[in-house]
Amino acid sequence: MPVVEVRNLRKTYGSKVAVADVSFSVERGEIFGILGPNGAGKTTTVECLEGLRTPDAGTLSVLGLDPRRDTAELRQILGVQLQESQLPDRLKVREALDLYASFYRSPADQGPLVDLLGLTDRLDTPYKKLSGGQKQRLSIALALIGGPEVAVLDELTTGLDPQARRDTWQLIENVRDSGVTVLLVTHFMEEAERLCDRIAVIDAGSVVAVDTPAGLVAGVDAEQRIRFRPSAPLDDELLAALPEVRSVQRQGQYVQVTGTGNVLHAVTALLARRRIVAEELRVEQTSLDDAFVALTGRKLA
Ligand SMILES: Nc1ncnc2c1ncn2[C@@H]1O[C@H](COP(=O)(O)OP(=O)(O)OP(=O)(O)O)[C@@H](O)[C@H]1O
Repeated sequence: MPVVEVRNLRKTYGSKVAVADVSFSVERGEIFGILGPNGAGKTTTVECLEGLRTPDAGTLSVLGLDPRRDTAELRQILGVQLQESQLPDRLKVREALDLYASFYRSPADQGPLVDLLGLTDRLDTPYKKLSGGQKQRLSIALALIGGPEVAVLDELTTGLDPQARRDTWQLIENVRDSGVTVLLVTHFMEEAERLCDRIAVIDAGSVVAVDTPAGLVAGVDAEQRIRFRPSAPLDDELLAALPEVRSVQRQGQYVQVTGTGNVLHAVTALLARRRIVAEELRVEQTSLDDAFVALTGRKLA
């Protein structure tokens, strides 16, 4: 049975349709991503799941609870990381953890949790003195302090530098390995690709695809891009005549070829016949970025 189920969710703010029609389900132990551009309706969707907003239509269930009806019970089993969570400057890490723990019937053991999130030597540090990465890790710890079975993490790594972002991704995998199902809201393609078992791609309030990162990529008409510098003059017409080739472009000394099927083999075989070497050869495979463009007609960023 899915631990989270969303069926035909709709939510409007006055005449603004924030969520038009969103459906997906999350299985136990998954890191499930909700990926989409700013304003796509991601936060509204998870706020409905958290019982913070009342949907106009649709059915929602989190571990068998209805967020509209079972709000108090839901708070006990669902961990929520608030976007840009702000704590009082002088509150120490230990005090924040104690405060949040007091909201729960059976809070998690703080020792293993602060270890997991690398905060053990920061317990007496006031919030203001924490680095961006440490604040972020504290907000994840606070989302997990109630010992939830499911955690919703919204814009987990926004504002973090690349190293802190990678560290946080590792932490989230550790969190999942500790038995928590993770629902991750993100507009970072790399984050979704690296972390998520499955992704719901949301655009303009609707789900356009739900699949594994690899499945999303495989779903697009896989076009490859090849770029190289020929070691001797080469007639573009020869390349363009190959059935696998879609386009040939020149960029200074470089040739860029796009195509499908075994285009790389076709191009390199042609060059070999003419005794031309493809110098600085680069092959770009289809990425999740390409899949997103194919699904929504535009780039994510
Ligand atoms: N309280 C509100 N009143 C009116 N419109 C709102 C409200 N909250 C959100 N919206 C609008 O609903 C749409 C969806 O917003 P939502 O925050 O769910 O998107 P999002 O995908 O989470 O984007 P972001 O990453 O920017 O948070 C946006 O156009 C937003 O401006």
